[in-house]
Amino acid sequence: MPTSDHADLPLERPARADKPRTEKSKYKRILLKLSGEALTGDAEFGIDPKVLDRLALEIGQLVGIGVQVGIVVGGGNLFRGAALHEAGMDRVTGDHMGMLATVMNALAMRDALERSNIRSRVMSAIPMSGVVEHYDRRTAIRYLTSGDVVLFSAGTGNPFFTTDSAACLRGIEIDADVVVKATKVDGVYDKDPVKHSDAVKYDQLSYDDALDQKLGVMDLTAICLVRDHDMPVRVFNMNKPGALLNLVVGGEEGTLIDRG
Ligand SMILES: Nc1ncnc2c1ncn2[C@@H]1O[C@H](COP(=O)(O)OP(=O)(O)OP(=O)(O)O)[C@@H](O)[C@H]1O
Ligand SMILES: O=c1ccn([C@@H]2O[C@H](COP(=O)(O)O)[C@@H](O)[C@H]2O)c(=O)[nH]1
Repeated sequence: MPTSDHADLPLERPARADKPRTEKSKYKRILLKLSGEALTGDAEFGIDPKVLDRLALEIGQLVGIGVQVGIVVGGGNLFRGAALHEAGMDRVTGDHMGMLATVMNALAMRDALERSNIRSRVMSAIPMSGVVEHYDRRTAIRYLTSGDVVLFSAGTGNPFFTTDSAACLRGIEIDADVVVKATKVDGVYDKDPVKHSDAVKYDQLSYDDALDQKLGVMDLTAICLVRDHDMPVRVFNMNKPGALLNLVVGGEEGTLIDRG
């Protein structure tokens, strides 16, 4: 059984991902959803460069063992449409601001990846010529196959959705083996563990159980999407060093949501 003690693996220039899958990696291609809120680190708002640098090293470990990595970054550290609407703003305008926030986070993440010598691309669901490439599935798959990390920004490009839905959508589109949701808690619990100290963690959960119990870790649209396409989702704690690599090599990190 793999352990989570991989923090000491080499972090130099990763191998190209168009090589055959190595023995160590359980997955060939993953879609990693990074919580925007978790990018703030210890601050109240914005982006903590230290968090980005640590994530870049962990992502580099995956690329180094030949895993193709697509990433969707949230925007909750900057703007959420629903919160702006509650404060009086038009909802669609708020959602547009939220999606633009995810582009800023993706640019910051790309910067950290490039500083760690990990080749990466940002694509946006909203055309933004001169800043980032417009999302195109076939081009994204070509980049992934050649070993580049691809950051999918601006969510789905449509208001009233979330980046969890965008992550599941892109994961299905790029034919990822798994959607990995990196968050601030250790997995999926029977209730919000941040609010309830007696919350109990699930190691595994079916799509239907997640839907029936309305567990707030992921929105229901996203869970319906993965259920309909039989895409497994693993929810884990992104603040636990080595956890990402551990789950990619087959370790039991966090909670697995699948058909049960
Ligand atoms: N049943 C539950 N199990 C686990 N977490 C839960 C549950 N219900 C609510 N949560 C909350 O969901 C949060 C996970 O969502 P996350 O931090 O990824 O935010 P997000 O809204 O998806 O991302 P972003 O910050 O990018 O908007 C946890 O921090 C936790 O407090
Ligand atoms: O497809 C999408 C994805 C996101 N939004 C808006 O962006 C913010 C930030 O995303 P989080 O998932 O909350 O991190 C979200 O609150 C929406 O306002 C969107 O409109 N469409």
